[in-house]
Amino acid sequence: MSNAILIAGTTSDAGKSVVTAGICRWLVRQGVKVAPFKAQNMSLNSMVTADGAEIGRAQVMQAQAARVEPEAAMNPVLLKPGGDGRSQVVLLGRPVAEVGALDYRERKPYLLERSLECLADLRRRFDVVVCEGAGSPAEINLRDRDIANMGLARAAELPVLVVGDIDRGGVFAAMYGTLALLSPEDQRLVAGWLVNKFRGDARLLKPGLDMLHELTGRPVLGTLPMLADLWLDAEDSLDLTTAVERGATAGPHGRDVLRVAVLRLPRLSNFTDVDALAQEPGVLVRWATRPEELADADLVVLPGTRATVADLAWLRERGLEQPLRERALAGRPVLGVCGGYQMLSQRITDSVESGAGVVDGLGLLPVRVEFQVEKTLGRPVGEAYGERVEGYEIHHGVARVDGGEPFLDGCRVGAVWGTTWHGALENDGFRRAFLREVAALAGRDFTPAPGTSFAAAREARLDRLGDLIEEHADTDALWRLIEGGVDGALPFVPPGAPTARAVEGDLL
Ligand SMILES: NC(=O)CC[C@H](N)C(=O)O
Repeated sequence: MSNAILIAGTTSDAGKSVVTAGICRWLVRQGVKVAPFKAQNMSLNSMVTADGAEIGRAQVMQAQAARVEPEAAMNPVLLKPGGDGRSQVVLLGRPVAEVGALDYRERKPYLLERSLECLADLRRRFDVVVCEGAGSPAEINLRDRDIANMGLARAAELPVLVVGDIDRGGVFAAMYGTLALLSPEDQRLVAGWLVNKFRGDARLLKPGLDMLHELTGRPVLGTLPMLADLWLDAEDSLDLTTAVERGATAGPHGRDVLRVAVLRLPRLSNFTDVDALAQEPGVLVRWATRPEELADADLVVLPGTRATVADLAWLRERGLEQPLRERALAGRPVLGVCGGYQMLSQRITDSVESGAGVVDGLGLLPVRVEFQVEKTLGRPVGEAYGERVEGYEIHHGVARVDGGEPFLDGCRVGAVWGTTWHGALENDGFRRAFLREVAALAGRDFTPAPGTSFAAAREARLDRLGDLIEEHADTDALWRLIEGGVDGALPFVPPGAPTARAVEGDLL
C-alpha cells in the first residue's frame, strides 16, 4: 500500500498545483479521505490555518479541493523570499529564521526530517496523500539536498508522476531529459507522465506520446487541456498576472464599470486579496506601477508586501506618492491592506524587517506602526457596513490607530481605508457594501451584482479541476499507482545523474 503520490513537474508553472488539486477533488468525490502535501514551498502567497499556522496558499486551495481543513503539516516548510537574497523560513507555520541560500542548504537535512514526520503523520490520518513537488526534480546541482522532489520521494517511497507544460513547447525533451538526468534509484520511482495545457489536436499528439512511452518505458497517464480562464490561488509570483488577467469578469451590473488599480509592489504578498474584486461583474482590476495608471482608477489598492519599508521606497522612487496624496485629498478611494496599510501610516519604526529604524509613512491615516520580532498570525472575525467579515493576518508590523473612523482592525479617514486583514474582500456582503461606497465616491453608476458568491466561484473552479482529471486522465492507472506504488521494474534511461560536485563560495 503506497497511499500517496508525488506530482513533480518538468518546470515551475507546469501545473503541479492545479493537477494536485484536481487529483484531490477527484479522490474526495470517490469517497477517499485525501490530504495535499508540499514539503517546501517558496511563496509570498500564504494563509493562516484555523490553529494559527502560516502555510502556502496553494496547499490551502488544495485542502479546499480535498474538502478538508488546511493544517500546518500540509506545508511544513514555507520560504518567503525578501528580495534581498534572504528568505524567511517558516517551519510548521511559524517563522524560525532568516537565511541566505547557503545557510538554507545547511538546514535542509533537518527540514527533510521534519517534512517526513509530517508526511508520515498525514499518511496515518488520511487514506491518500497527494504530494506536490517544487520546481523540477532534475535540478542536478541541488539534488543532494533536495527535500521536495526526489529526495522526498526516495525517503518516503512515493511513486512519481511528472507533469509537463506542452504550451511552452519542448515537452518531450523536457520529460525525457528530466528522467535521464536522474540516478537509477530515483528513476525507479518515476512511473509516468501527464501532459498539461494542451490545445492542439489529440490525433496529432498521439504518436509523440507513444514514442515517449517507448523511449522511457513510462506511459502518459493523461493529456489535460488548457483551461485558459482558470484562475486559482497561485503559488508564487510567477503567476502574478493570472489572478487578475484571467479573471475575465462579466459585464457591469449598473451602467458603469469600476476601475481598480492595484500597485504592483516588488515584494507583493497575498495578491489573492484582489481575486474577489477581479471576479465581481463589472470590476476591472489591473496592476499599476506608474502614476499615470492611477489617474482613471476609481479605487487604488496598496496590497500586502513582504518588505514594507523597501516597497515604500520603491513607491516613492516611482513617483507614486504625490498622486496618492492628491487622490486622498480629493476624496478619491484608496485601500491599504496589511503592508499597504502600514505604508499609509504616519510613521513606521522597523528594526526587524528592513532594519531601517524610523521611516515616514505616506501620512494618510492616523496610525503608527512598530515592527515586532514576533509575527502576528491570526484569523480575526469582525464587522463592517453591518456585514460579518472573516479575514486572516500575517505581519510583524503592529499598527496603533489614533483617530479616524474604525474600519475592521484599522481605520478610515475620508476615502482612505486601511486594515491588516487579508481576505476581507472575499466576504460577499462586505465586498458589495464596500464597492457600493467606492462607486458612490467615484461618481460611478456601478452596482455590484447581488448574487456573486466568492466561495461558490472558488468551489466551481475546484470542481473543474476534478473534472479535468476525471475526463482527461487514466484514473484507473492513477489509482493503481496511488494504491500500489510503482509496479515492477521500470527501465533505466541513461546517462543518469552526473556525479555531484561541491558547492563553493558565497552564493549571495
Ligand atoms: N502581510 C503583509 O502585508 C505583511 C506586512 C509586513 N511585511 C509585515 O510583516 O508586517
